Amino acid sequence: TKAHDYTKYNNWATINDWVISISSANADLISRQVIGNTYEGRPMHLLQIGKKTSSAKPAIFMDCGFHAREWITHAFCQWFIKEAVSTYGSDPEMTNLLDRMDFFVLPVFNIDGYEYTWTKDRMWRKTRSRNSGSSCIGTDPNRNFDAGWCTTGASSNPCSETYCGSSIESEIESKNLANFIRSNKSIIKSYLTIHSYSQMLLFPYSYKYDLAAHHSELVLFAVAYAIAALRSLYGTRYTSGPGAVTIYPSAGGSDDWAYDLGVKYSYTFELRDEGRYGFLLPESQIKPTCEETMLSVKYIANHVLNNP
Ligand SMILES: NCCCCC[C@@H](C[SeH])C(=O)O
Ligand SMILES: [Zn+2]
Ligand SMILES: [Zn+2]
Ligand SMILES: [Zn+2]
Repeated sequence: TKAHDYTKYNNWATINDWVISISSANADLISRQVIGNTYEGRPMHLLQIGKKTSSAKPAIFMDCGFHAREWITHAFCQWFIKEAVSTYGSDPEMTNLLDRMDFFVLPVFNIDGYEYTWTKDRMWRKTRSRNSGSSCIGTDPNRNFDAGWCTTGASSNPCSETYCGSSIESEIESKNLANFIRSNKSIIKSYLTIHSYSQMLLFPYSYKYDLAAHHSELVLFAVAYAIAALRSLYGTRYTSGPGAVTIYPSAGGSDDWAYDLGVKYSYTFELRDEGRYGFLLPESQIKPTCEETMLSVKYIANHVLNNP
């Protein structure tokens, strides 16, 4: 496999080897587990990052690579893990976070789709599961969760890019993630799902226009300050708001599902850019994108820690 490089897009084999080596090399801060396999049998590695303690700490769950073509998101999860282990002990904010919380990081959710973007179709979005009765392949995993499933902004046509799947959690990847979060919901206080592109910080709901119960807190504090923190580095401008009105109505999203499960701080990031390069964001923008996004993720983590 090719050498891993945080400032380049790495293929899955390279990412997977890196996941194993970085967790083995930092056993004091990282523990690794497999939450299940993908449709094509690839292991979904989850890294738990934080100082080891005897009692369970509050946790934040973050996933990248829901949609295969959104390569900047895979790069961000790798960047986050690197920043966490390399600044623990030197950066007071990160040290405090890792001492008092855990981050569950799923570097690549849709592994099969990601591989496919490297080998066959760079613009692939969905999973790679076979749809019975159709020659069209894959389900949109961000329409596959139990949150107004398939009622709006999703399609029941297997050939659609937003196909909601044959049933709720029809995708083994969705099932694996939902099972992990369900069985750890007592400690998971925040869910961050990283997408691209549009430069937005979105929160529930997308499957209806009602405001989330914690709307005021989500809007006025965590979100406004989080995008201000992001902008402070390079001036990158984000918009924010409930998904339905800020981007488009869409049902079956993992963020809405996590929120309704009780994970109050549930956000969808849409990283750079605004369309100039879109999903084909140049590697030269990996570092700045990741550095600015780190600031907003750390802000949210601090908010969660201080507002349980
Ligand atoms: N749960 C829906 C959040 C808003 C839409 C997010 C975008 C990411 Se590409 C989508 O899944 O269409
Ligand atoms: Zn996406
Ligand atoms: Zn997107
Ligand atoms: Zn509150």
